[in-house]
Amino acid sequence: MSKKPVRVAVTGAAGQIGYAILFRIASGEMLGKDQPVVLSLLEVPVEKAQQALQGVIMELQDCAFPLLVGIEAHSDPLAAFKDVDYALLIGSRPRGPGMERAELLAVNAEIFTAQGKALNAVASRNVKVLVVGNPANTNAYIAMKSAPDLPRKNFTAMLRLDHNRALSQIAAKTGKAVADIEKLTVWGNHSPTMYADYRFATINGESVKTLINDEVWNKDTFLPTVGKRGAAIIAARGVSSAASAANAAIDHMRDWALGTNGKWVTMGIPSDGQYGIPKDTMFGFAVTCEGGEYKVVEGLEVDAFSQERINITLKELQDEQAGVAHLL
Ligand SMILES: NC(=O)C1=CN([C@@H]2O[C@H](COP(=O)(O)OP(=O)(O)OC[C@H]3O[C@@H](n4cnc5c(N)ncnc54)[C@H](O)[C@@H]3O)[C@@H](O)[C@H]2O)C=CC1
Ligand SMILES: O=C([O-])CC(=O)C(=O)O
Repeated sequence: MSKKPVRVAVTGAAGQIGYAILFRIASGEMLGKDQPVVLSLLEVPVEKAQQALQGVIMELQDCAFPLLVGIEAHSDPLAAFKDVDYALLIGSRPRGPGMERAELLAVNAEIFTAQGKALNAVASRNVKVLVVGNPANTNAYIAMKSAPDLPRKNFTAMLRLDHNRALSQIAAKTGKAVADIEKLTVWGNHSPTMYADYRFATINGESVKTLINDEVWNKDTFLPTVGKRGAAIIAARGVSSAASAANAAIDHMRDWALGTNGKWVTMGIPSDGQYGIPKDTMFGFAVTCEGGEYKVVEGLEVDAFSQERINITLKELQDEQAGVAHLL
């Protein structure tokens, strides 16, 4: 018997990431090739954006995806989020050359207050929310705090792009396959302060740290390359990453919904106090997923260098949180 359709909200649906993600959700890459979906698409109530959204919808229709059983266009979050099971909060201003993501806080924070409130009012009580719009961790924190009737654990921020970038750099450095790398993680904020950590990583059982055996490369090449990759893409393309961001969002949601079979992935989630990160801080941790729930990998050793890096990215997140306290 075929599965009951689920409702998936995507905000910023006429934007660059929207264009790169919707067709993949509709084809079953996110929730499985047996899961019918209804897409509930939100764009700003501006004629040009709504018209562009209609164009995207026409293209979705023209793909005749068997799993796509409904498409809705909205300009009001209360309508767009009604009964949604999944919400991908992408819509917001991207940064341009020379900007840091935190500079987007002032322009984007209000979007996530309003959308958190709307999710609180009308979404499924089990809604799984992924915030992609930057600064992603703090926007996710804002949305979570604006939705007091929903479980905190339903709100997550995207660090999967950083995780995937780190995987790719390690594969290139070691000459091994991305698919064989296990137990990698990225701690903290989706910003240049993030701490990509391969101390526990293995490739076919061999330690990545031993294989690389180069602390200078770790500090001077690997960490800055992963941390500043978003800026490097903006410098090269003139606009921020879109296809790789969409891909990471698909990975994040798929793993959360369908499980990781014990494999570690990185998700930005509200801390429950693990590793000394204060409760509610939206922090990147290593997690495994099973049965629609994520679980932090606990008991990892934090050495002096790692603690220093974790403290830096935590401090940045706390400063961002303090900057939006008046909105909450
Ligand atoms: N967390 C991550 O790893 C990444 C995050 N991003 C972020 O994703 C966001 C979107 O990026 P792009 O798609 O490239 O931008 P874009 O400018 O191409 O598209 C954004 C879309 O959002 C819409 N929008 C703005 N406010 C909205 C609202 N309140 N409700 C619904 N829609 C709204 C705009 O009309 C626009 O169509 C940016 O904040 C960007 O910085 C981008 C790459 C990676
Ligand atoms: O860098 C940006 O502004 C877009 C983004 O978050 C990324 O590519 O990591």
